[in-house]
Amino acid sequence: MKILLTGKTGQVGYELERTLQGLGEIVALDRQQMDLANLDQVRDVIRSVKPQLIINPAAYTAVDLAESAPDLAMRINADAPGVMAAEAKKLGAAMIHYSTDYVFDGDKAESYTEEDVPHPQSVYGRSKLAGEQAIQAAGIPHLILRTSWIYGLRGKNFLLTVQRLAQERDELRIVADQFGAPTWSRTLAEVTAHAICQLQGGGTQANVDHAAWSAHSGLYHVTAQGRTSWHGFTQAIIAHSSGLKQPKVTPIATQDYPLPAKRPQNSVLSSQRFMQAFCRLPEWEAALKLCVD
Ligand SMILES: NC(=O)C1=CN([C@@H]2O[C@H](COP(=O)(O)OP(=O)(O)OC[C@H]3O[C@@H](n4cnc5c(N)ncnc54)[C@H](OP(=O)(O)O)[C@@H]3O)[C@@H](O)[C@H]2O)C=CC1
Ligand SMILES: Cc1cn([C@H]2C[C@H](O)[C@@H](COP(=O)(O)OP(=O)(O)O[C@H]3O[C@@H](C)C(=O)[C@@H](O)[C@H]3O)O2)c(=O)[nH]c1=O
Repeated sequence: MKILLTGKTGQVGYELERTLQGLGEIVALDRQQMDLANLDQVRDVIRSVKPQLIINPAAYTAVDLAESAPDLAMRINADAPGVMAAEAKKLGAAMIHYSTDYVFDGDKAESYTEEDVPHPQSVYGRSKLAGEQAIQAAGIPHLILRTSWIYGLRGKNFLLTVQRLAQERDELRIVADQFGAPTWSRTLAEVTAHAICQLQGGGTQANVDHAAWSAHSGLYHVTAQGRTSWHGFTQAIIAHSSGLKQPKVTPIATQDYPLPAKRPQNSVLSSQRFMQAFCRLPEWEAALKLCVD
């Protein structure tokens, strides 16, 4: 199977390129090879590669910057996935795409399921929701994997920010009233590979198994299990990372850390549907320990 992978320099794309080896011929692209802001280039590259599966972790992920660049965020996060899906349809290809907890407003008391109606509060969230809708409208076999709070040992993420700040400051002031599930980029890559393998009959089939893909096609929440706040995540990072200084970690309210984009207060997603269809997901703190080890 020929797999076109976008965003190979990103947190998830980097892990996917390595984890997917063995599942087919991986054509992993960076921004220079396929700029998602250039829709003609996206079309041309897909037509020349002719993949059977497109995996798209590339995205405009700068949540605050997106507030002042809504057109660009929309082109990269919504229009480009729409073009990918339209091209996939012509090729008879399937698509795997990643989306975010920030499509919700965060006002629900319990964890969000796939049936809950999205209500994004930020440009980033709106653009990611529009990307989901563009793929759904194309009517191709697809998996849209909504995840949250991704961290890992490379790229820009909260784990690396806290590890850096811990060395620089005596006190970290971290919001304690936003709740979610920190999810390791490697976990996402591994469960994505598992899902592909399962849909491809154990990885033995060279072509897309359309019956299996169509039976499982749709939207899935995919995060580590359990929940914490950004403050709780920070405490765990400091507790489990060896050799770090131990700054005081002060809980603060969202209003005490003003940012351009509004974040959901409750970002917790229920991954039951994914776990029933594919595989189990780890507890967030167990995955964090593995990552920092
Ligand atoms: N990070 C998070 O906490 C969460 C992310 N998600 C979603 O998961 C997916 C993966 O996120 P993650 O790996 O963390 O993202 P990163 O920010 O780590 O990586 C984004 C990737 O997209 C690429 N990219 C950005 N703009 C363009 C462009 N115009 N053309 C081509 N490539 C581009 C980047 O390339 P370059 O290196 O050149 O900038 C990079 O490879 C995304 O869809 C994101 O929306 C969902 C929930 C949480
Ligand atoms: C650095 C820092 C952040 N914070 C708060 C701000 C914010 O509410 C929260 C998270 O901060 P960040 O801006 O790093 O994270 P943010 O960019 O909001 O992360 C999001 O990224 C996108 C791509 C997603 O899809 C989401 O799932 C989510 O992971 O932590 C503090 O309270 N103190 C601090 O010192």
